[in-house]
Amino acid sequence: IHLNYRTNLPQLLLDTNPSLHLSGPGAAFAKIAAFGPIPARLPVNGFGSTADPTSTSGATISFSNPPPPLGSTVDPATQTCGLSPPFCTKSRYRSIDGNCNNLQRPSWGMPQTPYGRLALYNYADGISALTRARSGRPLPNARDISLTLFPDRQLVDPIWNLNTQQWGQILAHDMSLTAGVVQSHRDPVTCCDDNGRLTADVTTNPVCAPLLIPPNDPVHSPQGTQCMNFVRTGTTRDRGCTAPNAPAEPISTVTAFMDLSLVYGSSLGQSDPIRARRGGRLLTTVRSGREWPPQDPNITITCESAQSPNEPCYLAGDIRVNQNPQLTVLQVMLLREHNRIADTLAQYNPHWNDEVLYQEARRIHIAEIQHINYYEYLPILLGFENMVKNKLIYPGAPSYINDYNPGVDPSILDEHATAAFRHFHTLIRGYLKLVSENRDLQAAVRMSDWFNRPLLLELDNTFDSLARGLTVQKQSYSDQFWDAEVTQFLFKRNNTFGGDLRATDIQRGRDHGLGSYIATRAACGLPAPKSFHDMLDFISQENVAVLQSMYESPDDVELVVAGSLERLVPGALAGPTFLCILTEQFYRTRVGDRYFYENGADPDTAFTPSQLQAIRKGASMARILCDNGDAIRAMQPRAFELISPQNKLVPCNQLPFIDLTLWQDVRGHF
Ligand code: HEM
Repeated sequence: IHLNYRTNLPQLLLDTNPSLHLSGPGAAFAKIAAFGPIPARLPVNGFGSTADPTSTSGATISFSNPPPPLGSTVDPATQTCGLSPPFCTKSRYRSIDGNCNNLQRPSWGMPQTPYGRLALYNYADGISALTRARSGRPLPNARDISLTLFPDRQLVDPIWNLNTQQWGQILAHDMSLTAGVVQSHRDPVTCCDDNGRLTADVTTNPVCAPLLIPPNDPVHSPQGTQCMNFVRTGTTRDRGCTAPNAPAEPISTVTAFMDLSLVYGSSLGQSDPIRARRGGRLLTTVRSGREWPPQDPNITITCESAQSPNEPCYLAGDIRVNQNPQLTVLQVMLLREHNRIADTLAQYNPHWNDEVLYQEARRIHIAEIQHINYYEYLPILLGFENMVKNKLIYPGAPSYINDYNPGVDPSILDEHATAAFRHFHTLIRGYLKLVSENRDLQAAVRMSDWFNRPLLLELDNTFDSLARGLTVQKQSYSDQFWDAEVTQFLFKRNNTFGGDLRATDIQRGRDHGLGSYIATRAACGLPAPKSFHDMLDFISQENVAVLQSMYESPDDVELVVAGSLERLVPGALAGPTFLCILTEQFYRTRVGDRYFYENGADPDTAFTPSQLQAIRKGASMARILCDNGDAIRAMQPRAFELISPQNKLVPCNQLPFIDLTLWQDVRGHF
């Protein structure tokens, strides 16, 4: 990690006025606030009292309600807008669906609630129609923008390996999932059929917004392809949760919290079938002496690329688990990590029952991953100094960081999920290396041959080879060049060509009515360009010229597009606008989570000081890979970084680990 970052990030945005965060049916979720830079961020502790976040004492809130049964949660029907229980009781453990994390706003961060917003909605009709140019004409063709501004050029990252890219997708899936987006199989709504022809639905079904193929498309035009399928996101409006003329708010269907919902599920309906109900474990299937996730009973739908009903097709806490092989490798690692922790706790605490073991293992696991995310992974993307400066991390803190702020809404910002974090699709490599234990290249597989087909992981020793490949292969550079595997061949199934992820991201931004590039810069407190020329402060002359040739007006320029063209802030992997959004998001994700692992304000939910130190000392990406591979014996200590003389391979048993004896419950009170 580089220590000498200088960023030009503006002061972070923080809305600490709770009245701006009304929740409840109907008027719920209106989170558009008068944003502007604040002179200095005051950490707010407890209920509005400012306090030193590093202090070890915190106000304890007492509640008269009896504690709920362990793991109690509410399982919302999918067609709600986030149903929280009528009242909250304090629990030592997070609920599965995040309800009552915030005791005053129980639905904050729950599945089926809308994304948050920094900038105003920008729908063409002010309510729900896809964004258009100011003139009322359509915006430039999304596929055309992808072809023109985001071509394939294989520039690779000199420092960070493919694991950095891949872990990003894990984190993305932990935090949000656009309602109605299916990545595991064909969408039941066909606006554009498998042959690339527009269907009758296009004119009749309001959720259809297919991507049209421009006549000059070098890949698809010669095939006679007219379109790619695109189905609009489910919103509060579709579900009757917003007033008729209020803007439709796109919904996310997983918990917003960094709580490993992708492992445990975001509802009881998801978490129940994947629990073993024995020893606190998650369910696994043993094949070839190794543990794999349970089989998805709907293989023909979930893993449509499978060529036999007997092929593996995994069931996990997240429906996207089978989407691409490397994502699945990390999902399997996380499943095994839970069981490893549960098994160890069971040894130390034979008197704990299944429920206690499950919840305690889940709690430690989430803490471990939060630590890896904030102290090992995010500094690569956001810049270490930037994170310190904006109070996202406290390196070297001797004890708790009591910065939980119940006035901060942990919802995932639409600007984050639909624009800024998706920028890291640029890091994807289309060919995945398989690497042996002595780090020799064995083979490479083409990603598009293995979308939604996890069979690959179970062939011979491919699981470990893929995992080692993640740590040896360079990720693609954070730039405007995208790998053709995801811009020409996405989910190609048995066809020659497939979808375009970049064009899809652009269309999704329009579908969600994201504020323009200029409006978002303004919302971030960055200088708002008044002309194309003004954009030269962050974007190269060449790219500004292309923007000017494609868009009618600078006000029409889109966040998804221009944000990805900005020069990187030194020390970070994003330009100033995306960095602002990412920093704001991960600040909210931290201080808006009552269960954040460094928070010690409430003794009922806090780790002991020594447990916290053990997590800080022992949690690492390297350890996750070592402990949960089939037979990975050595790893570089900084597993997001390429192997180098400063980051040499070491035997796994020389890496620090979390000392779980600290969870030996001598009092036996569970
Ligand atoms: C490895 C290959 C990857 C593939 C094939 C992939 C594919 C996709 C697809 C198909 C979508 C939904 C598009 C839509 O219909 O709107 C999506 C959404 C998204 N992706 Fe990726 N992705 C990959 C990696 C990543 C990485 C590395 C990151 C970030 C570091 C990331 C972040 C996101 C985010 C934030 C979303 C939106 C999540 C939401 O629904 O709220 N993805 N991706």
